[in-house]
Amino acid sequence: MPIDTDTKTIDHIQSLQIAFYGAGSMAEAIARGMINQKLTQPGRIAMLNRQNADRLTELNSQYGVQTILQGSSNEAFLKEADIVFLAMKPKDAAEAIAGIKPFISEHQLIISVIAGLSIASIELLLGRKLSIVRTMPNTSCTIGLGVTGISYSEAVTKEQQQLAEAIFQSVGITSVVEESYQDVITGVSGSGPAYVYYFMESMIDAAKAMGLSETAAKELVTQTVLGAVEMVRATGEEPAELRRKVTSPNGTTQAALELMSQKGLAETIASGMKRSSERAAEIGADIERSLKK
Ligand SMILES: NC(=O)C1=CN([C@@H]2O[C@H](COP(=O)(O)OP(=O)(O)OC[C@H]3O[C@@H](n4cnc5c(N)ncnc54)[C@H](OP(=O)(O)O)[C@@H]3O)[C@@H](O)[C@H]2O)C=CC1
Ligand SMILES: O=C(O)[C@@H]1CCC=N1
Repeated sequence: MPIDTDTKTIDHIQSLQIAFYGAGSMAEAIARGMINQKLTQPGRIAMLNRQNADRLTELNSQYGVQTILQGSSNEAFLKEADIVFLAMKPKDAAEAIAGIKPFISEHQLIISVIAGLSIASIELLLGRKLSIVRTMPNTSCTIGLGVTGISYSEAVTKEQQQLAEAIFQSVGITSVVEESYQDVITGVSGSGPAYVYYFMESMIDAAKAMGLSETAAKELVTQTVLGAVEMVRATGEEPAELRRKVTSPNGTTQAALELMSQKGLAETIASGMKRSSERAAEIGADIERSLKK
């Protein structure tokens, strides 16, 4: 349970009906995190997708949430929801959001997790100013260690802000930012877990190429990354200082880091993060352009 969320807000969330429109990885991460943190009951969650019935069966049996395929009875579930999460891919967003316009009303809180999609575009698709929360979470919400950037439309009340922050604090840490920073957050923490997984995959492959078994390579790399992250958190020391403590003069680490630096690892990471952020802006601009047609 989030430490700094008051009991009144938690009681309030527990009384609300929540619909996830789009039942993919991100919706599952948030729903699972909220259920695990006891911020809501599975019976209060409805998850909807377009065509993948097997996926819905799996979500229903794993978490006990209600699941609905688009076109069956989604109208009632969306109308009854107090909070509607928009969680489909950006390419599907315009059509999907425009399609639910008749079922959305002023009392509802709309929370989007869609990369690049602006509050203005959502308002355009829903045809009016509403309480809209634009967020950029990450998949680590699944285990309560997520990072979520949050921005509000003008109509979002103080109470609704508390609700949104409590939801995302139940699955990790939050940062309330001006909407213009959401693309930066996408490049840092939205896409961020994938950079770490890629780094781990590369280390595992290299360990195997040097002769370790798959099992040993995975175990050693996972514990190394876990230990390093926990050292930063537990000691409060700067990553650069901790790195220095590993690096003996003219030793093995120095040899490795010099080579990585010569090959431009830092620049590669920085340009990858910048590219993610630019891509978020491009995705948003593409949707805006399509709405003006
Ligand atoms: N994955 C991540 O790490 C993060 C993702 N995001 C954002 O979250 C959003 C979802 O991503 P992710 O969960 O990875 O995507 P997924 O592909 O896993 O899930 C998308 C879901 O949306 C459903 N969907 C598509 N069109 C419609 C529609 N018209 N009506 C109802 N449901 C529909 C799909 O159903 P079906 O399969 O039946 O078509 C599917 O269940 C994206 O916009 C992404 O930018 C944000 C932060 C992190
Ligand atoms: O790759 C994507 O577009 C989404 C947004 C951030 C993480 N995944």
